[in-house]
Amino acid sequence: MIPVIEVKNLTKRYGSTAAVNGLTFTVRPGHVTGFLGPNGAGKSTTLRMILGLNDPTSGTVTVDGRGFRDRPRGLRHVGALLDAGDVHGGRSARAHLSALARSNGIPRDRVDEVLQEVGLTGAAGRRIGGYSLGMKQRLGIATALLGDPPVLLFDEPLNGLDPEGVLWVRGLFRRLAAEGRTVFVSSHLMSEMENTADQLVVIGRGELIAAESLAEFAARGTGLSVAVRSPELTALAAVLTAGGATVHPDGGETLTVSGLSAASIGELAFRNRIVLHELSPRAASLEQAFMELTADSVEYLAGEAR
Ligand SMILES: Nc1ncnc2c1ncn2[C@@H]1O[C@H](COP(=O)(O)OP(=O)(O)OP(=O)(O)O)[C@@H](O)[C@H]1O
Repeated sequence: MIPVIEVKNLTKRYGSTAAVNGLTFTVRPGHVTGFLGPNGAGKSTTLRMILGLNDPTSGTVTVDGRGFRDRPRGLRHVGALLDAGDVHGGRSARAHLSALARSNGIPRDRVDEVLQEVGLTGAAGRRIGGYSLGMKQRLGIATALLGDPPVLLFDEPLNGLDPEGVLWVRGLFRRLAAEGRTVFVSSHLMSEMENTADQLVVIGRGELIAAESLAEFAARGTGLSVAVRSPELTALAAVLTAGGATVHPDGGETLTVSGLSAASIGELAFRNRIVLHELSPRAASLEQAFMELTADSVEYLAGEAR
């Protein structure tokens, strides 16, 4: 099986709302692909359609070139964590996983292996109802891993995890990708994906904004700015503005300059005999790029209504 996920012109309407609108992207094996978008962007709806839990209104999803009706089902093919709270609270984690292993033809030994992997061996006999959110996430991840599948989907897996848990999940995802699996992970926070994913699919209001590597995505932000410190700020600002730059004073001795490279700024200052104390290029952060690119598609803004 070549576990490529292909989403083509995928649309899902609920009445007059298009939760997902004409999405096309590919998720490849060997990478952790982050699936990013503001709240309500359509991430969960898309994941549910990839899993065959919801039917698209139009468009297609294939895994290994096959649609949901034509491909083998079950945890040995695609593993997923959708909603960590969606488990029977009266059972123990071991009983829950054992039942799933039985119904999916997975060897019994695998239950203890995945419990160990997610760090729940000590709590395996306790009722899931008494688990913290972080423990439920770990159990959800164990469920996704149970069938040792080539394709893994995770919806907001970092929710509720403590910093140690977040580090562990990042390492786990990278290892799963290095083993050649397809790992597709949703989040509404760029900060969560920055150190987790190497590829990104970004959506807003159900539509594709970007599908590319993290580095390519970062380059889409406003781009480089340069911090310049000088005892002659007023003269420097005038020279740089005349040279085509946009200049933002920070109130102290520093200007943030965009539109000119550090080299051009240094040369302009030299030609005009202006002393510089600092000249530092600063890359736009991924967070900035994400906010800029999704600004028009944020549905729920704090403060005033749009
Ligand atoms: N069963 C449903 N009935 C009606 N509308 C729905 C249904 N499921 C989702 N929606 C709507 O579709 C849109 C996309 O929702 P979805 O849960 O897929 O977004 P999301 O990107 O996963 O958001 P979040 O980050 O908040 O979980 C939202 O406007 C949501 O209200």
